[in-house]
Amino acid sequence: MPLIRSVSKAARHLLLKPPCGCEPLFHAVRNISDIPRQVTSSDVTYHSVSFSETDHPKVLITGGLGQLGVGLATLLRKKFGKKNVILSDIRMPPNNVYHSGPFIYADILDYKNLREIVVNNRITWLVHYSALLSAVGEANVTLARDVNITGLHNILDICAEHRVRLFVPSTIGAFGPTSPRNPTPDLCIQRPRTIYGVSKVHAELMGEYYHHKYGLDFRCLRYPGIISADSQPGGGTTDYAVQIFHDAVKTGKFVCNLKADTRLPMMFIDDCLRATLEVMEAPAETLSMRTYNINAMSFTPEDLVQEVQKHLPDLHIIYDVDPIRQAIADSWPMNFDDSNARKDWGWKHEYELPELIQTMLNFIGANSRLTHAN
Ligand SMILES: NC(=O)c1ccc[n+]([C@@H]2O[C@H](COP(=O)([O-])OP(=O)(O)OC[C@H]3O[C@@H](n4cnc5c(N)ncnc54)[C@H](O)[C@@H]3O)[C@@H](O)[C@H]2O)c1
Ligand SMILES: C[C@@H](O)[C@H](N)C(=O)O
Repeated sequence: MPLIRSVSKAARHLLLKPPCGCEPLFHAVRNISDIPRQVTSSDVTYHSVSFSETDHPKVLITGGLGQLGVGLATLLRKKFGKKNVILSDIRMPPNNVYHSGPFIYADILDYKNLREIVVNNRITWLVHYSALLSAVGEANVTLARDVNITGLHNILDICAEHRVRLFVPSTIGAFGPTSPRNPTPDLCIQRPRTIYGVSKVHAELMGEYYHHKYGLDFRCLRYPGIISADSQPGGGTTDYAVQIFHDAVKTGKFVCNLKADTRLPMMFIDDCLRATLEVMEAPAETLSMRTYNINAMSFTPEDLVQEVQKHLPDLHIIYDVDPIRQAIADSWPMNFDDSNARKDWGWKHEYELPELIQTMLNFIGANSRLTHAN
């Protein structure tokens, strides 16, 4: 009998052992029977430390100097305190960002460094924003694969190992031409045609897999195109909907790289960041899924131009279509069905197109007047 018991124990050990050859770590967390990557005995002692002693989460934002990260840090710092939210990126932070709260260099491809940052700062929430977006991804597939897929693997392993709640944004770009496009539900065929989309479907599936296998608290929202006034987009297909405001105010002329009738789901940044905080705070039992669509509005360049012209009637538009971006946009959802997010955790957008336009023009107009005055 003892022999049989030890054989079956060894067999179980082998079955649970991850491919990287690291030792399984038995946590009290549901379903965590082994954790990928290296785990030493000193780590086991460290992991026994409880994080419930802190009132607020300790947040790390990767890729934080892009279009969305600084705004999210501002929102989270208001709620959790300045020192509890660390922005990170591989780029040099501008002065105002550097002086607004903790910033740290973190390359998501450097597993050891990332692990050190998470451990040393006792991170309990990680918002993983690093990525190459759709258009820049198509221009550099190898780098996009490294950052969006290999980088994500590092993040998943570290978060599973240290029981960090993980948010990874997905996108309308995680769908493709064979998905239902108007509207696109949460669960349907996902066969994207960009490396960006493929990497985001991979992220959704890997995050959900780690949730089921290791108990990782993975949360994911599929964002529409995000429109922001005080940060620039990083090379996506929906960037036109930000650039038009800057050009309209500064030059009165805008060259649009998508066809006039290209319909895409869009959202103002404040709604996007609030949704991110809300889904991170949602009690686990309210989440019937781990990946949700969220939406606010859906418009074409023509619709947007007409609305902007209500404020700036002299705005002149030229359509000079970029075939790569157009092909991407033609394969993406026109409208997003986000009824599950609304039902499960009470998602509700605040900005419709008229408020969005007013807010964008007020901000960019005021900024431009300030620059002129200076
Ligand atoms: N902005 C949108 O419209 C939108 C829509 C849907 C989903 N998303 C997702 O939200 C996230 C944030 O988007 P964003 O618009 O701020 O992106 P962005 O392109 O503006 O910023 C991405 C950041 O990642 C950083 N980065 C690149 N390689 C890195 C590395 N090796 N290590 C660490 N950082 C690295 C870049 O320096 C950059 O600051 C992305 O994952 C994106 O896919 C954005
Ligand atoms: C939609 C989103 O993922 C991004 N703005 C892009 O266009 O690539």
